[in-house]
Amino acid sequence: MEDTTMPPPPPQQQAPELTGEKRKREEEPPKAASGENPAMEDPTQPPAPQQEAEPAGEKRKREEESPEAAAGDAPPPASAAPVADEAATAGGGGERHPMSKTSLCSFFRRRGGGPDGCNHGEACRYAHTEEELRPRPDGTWDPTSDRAKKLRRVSEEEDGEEKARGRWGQEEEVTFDEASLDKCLLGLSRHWLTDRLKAFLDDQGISYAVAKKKKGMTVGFVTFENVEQLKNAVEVLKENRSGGKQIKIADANRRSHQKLHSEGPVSNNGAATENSGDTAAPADGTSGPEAAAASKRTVRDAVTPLAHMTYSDQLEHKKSSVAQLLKKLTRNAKKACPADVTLPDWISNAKQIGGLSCKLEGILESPVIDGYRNKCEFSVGHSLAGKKTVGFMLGNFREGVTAVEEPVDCPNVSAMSCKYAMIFQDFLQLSCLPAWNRVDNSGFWRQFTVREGRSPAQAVVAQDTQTQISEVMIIIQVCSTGVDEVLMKDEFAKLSKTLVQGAATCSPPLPLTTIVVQDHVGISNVAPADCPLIPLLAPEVDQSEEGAVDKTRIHDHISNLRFSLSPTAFFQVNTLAAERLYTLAGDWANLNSDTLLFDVCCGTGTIGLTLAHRVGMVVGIEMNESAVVDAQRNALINGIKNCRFVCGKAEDVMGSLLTEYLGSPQQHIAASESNSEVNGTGKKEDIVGGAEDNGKSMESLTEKNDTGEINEDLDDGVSKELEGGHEQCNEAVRNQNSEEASSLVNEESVDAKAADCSEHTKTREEGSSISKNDVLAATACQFKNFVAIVDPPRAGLHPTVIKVLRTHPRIRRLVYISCNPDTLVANAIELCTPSTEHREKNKGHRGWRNMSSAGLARQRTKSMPNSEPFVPKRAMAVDLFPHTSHCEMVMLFER
Ligand SMILES: C[S@@+](CC[C@H](N)C(=O)[O-])C[C@H]1O[C@@H](n2cnc3c(N)ncnc32)[C@H](O)[C@@H]1O
Repeated sequence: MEDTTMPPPPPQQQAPELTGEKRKREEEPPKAASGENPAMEDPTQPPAPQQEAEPAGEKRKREEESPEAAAGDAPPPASAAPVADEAATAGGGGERHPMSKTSLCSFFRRRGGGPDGCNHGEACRYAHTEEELRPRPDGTWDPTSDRAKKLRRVSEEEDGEEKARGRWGQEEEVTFDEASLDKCLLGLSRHWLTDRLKAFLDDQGISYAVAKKKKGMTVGFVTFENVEQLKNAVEVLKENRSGGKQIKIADANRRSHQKLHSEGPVSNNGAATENSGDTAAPADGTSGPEAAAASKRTVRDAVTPLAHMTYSDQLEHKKSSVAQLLKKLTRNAKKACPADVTLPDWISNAKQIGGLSCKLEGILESPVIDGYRNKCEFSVGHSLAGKKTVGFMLGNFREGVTAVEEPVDCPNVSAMSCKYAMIFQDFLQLSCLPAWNRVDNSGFWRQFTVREGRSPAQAVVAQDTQTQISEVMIIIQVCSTGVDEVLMKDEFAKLSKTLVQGAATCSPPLPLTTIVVQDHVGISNVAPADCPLIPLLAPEVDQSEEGAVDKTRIHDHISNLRFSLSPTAFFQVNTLAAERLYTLAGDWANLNSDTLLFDVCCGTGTIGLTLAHRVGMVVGIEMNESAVVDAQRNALINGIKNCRFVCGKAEDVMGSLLTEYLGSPQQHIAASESNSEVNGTGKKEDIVGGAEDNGKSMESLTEKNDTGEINEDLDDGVSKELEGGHEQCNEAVRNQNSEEASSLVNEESVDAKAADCSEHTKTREEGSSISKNDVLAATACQFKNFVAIVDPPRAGLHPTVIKVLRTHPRIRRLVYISCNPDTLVANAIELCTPSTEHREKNKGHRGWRNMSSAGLARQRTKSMPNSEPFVPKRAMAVDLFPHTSHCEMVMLFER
């Protein structure tokens, strides 16, 4: 019988995780292991954290097969609750237990609430009202609460949309009629190219008119000559499998492709024989899956899938996703922890905070929610109605979607960008050169990018983003293959004139600082950084003038610093939110004048430069040459002297830079061993450097050691002397810094210096470092704190970088900024999983293609040199991308 003096147990309490029976026995108190909840005995004590139930083997298998399918990784739905409740998500916020008030008191509810509702009154560990209810440490809400129900509804709607979009490979989508002979083939080998697809079709006796296939995709495109051919293909493919897999046929909207064929090839003199264009395509919008999806999906859905939610719901949704990733890190590090090593405290104690690997401090919201993007990359193509359009694709090309629609009602796009896109779209209707066709990679006009720069005085006012824009850069990406040069130049001149006139006749007139053409002949959408640039409009310079490309730049402002941006350099798309992000990273990095800060993947130097006044010195590492030149220029125009920017892939240069500034890991280990012997502690750390298989950077590391260039001081008892020396040196850097800062440099005068730097950049490959300010020539300066702030691209940090950071004992603190929490988790697994003396040799990981990034990271931990692992300390989500599902995440690691 139920004891009515006791509140009910928390709803949906689940059985404990079954992973690793042996370890579980060791680490769990008997009660918890047996499934009992000790907290149940006293209702004034908070309920136990929610746990997951899944056999270990199952979970591991699923995760390796599909990252998305990893247990419990699907983000729970959002809620309208207030965000960033530190105490609620952080494991207690002091005295309060993390699970306190995270479940509704059903006893109270059953009695209809009121003062007599629950005998425990305010001391009850369960919430009596929805208002009192707090999120669980993992960011989820009591599933019986109104909030959770609302979130479920949102999630179900999203699932519905997904299903609507997932109609592509279904057989019933095959339309048999003469007007619908463009089909896509699904389930092809990624390795196949067009020739291989054609050979396959020929082998199978399938006749067709045109067949196309890109490498890396499982979909190909085939156009049949008539319905008979199509029927035959469907029959044959039903029966015949390729490598055991069935290849399916589905409709594909190929109107843009058909149009291109009807346009005919661009002739030698470039004159395209385009027919009337706009009205050529059928407007029924119902025949193919592209049309079917489009009828359900708008460009707003495609570009800003969260726009239908309130902003607070969006934030909650993202915070929950981040919580899931923190749990994923705990699970994976636990799985990867070698059997002969004790689990670190952060893993064993994770249960107390709902399985999170560290405190999740909430989510920082964006100061601007609408029109925040300072850079919009519009695709050029044909709409479903067949019109040449500048906008966004309705879906993924891999799914067979090629239609481009105008950027209508996309709340993240600025009004100014939309205006420019429409000016260009009007121009396209009259251009004799064709728009890009993604199916057969042909055409001329590919992409239209608008980059905006904000003026300094207004940069702090977040209300009207439009009025802050004072500079605009337009980048038009074309593919010049086979196009007559004279015609091309003529088109460029017309385009330039159209954009200038269009901007001037808007009310109010739009700023237009520079126009540049990027000639990208490759088939991939992403142009390499060294893709040729042709300036069409540059301030105060003739386009034919030498150095004109260098003038194609705009400026933006972060933390009152001016940033000069070249066309291909990375710059965060939400400037005001980025400012918050960098400040947070700086705060967590615990900086002071004794700090040497490594800004890894520094882009135009934004993080290092905005934090330069808080540290002794910054060393930035970046592979994009023009971004490095920008960074150097930005240091100069802001009078910042304590930054050095190095051009190179972090995986190639990080090891030698650490050795240059910190000495080699081995020296420090040797020194700490001899110190501990002198001190009589006798405690030796069994840590080795990761030099064995790190390739280039590690080779140079060894060379340096051999020359003794850096080692002399270090061999001499390491830190003490150096610390004395570095004080003086830091002082010099700081003095110089403040003198220089007071006299900001005229930007014109830095051009020569920046050009100089780019020269140095070219010599980088030969091993010399670049961009050293004069005052920093004395690189022997030593500091007390060595901190890395890493801000890698979506792919995360290269394993070599992870290895050198982890195996260098002097890097004690690392702040990771991530635009892709999945790869952050993978990198964190490698940084934080304890290593073992019995490490395995790197086996090359056969079958890695089928592994999730986390699975792969777990494999790599087995060959990590024995070294002190980092500990995840705190995490925070930062919303740089309102209305989209993307979110930045900042995480602090220490040891
Ligand atoms: C997310 S952005 C961050 C840039 C900068 N921290 C900022 O906030 O503006 C990542 C940067 O890493 C650079 N990058 C990508 N791969 C790299 C590598 N292997 N080594 C060094 N830099 C890399 C890119 O060029 C880009 O500038």
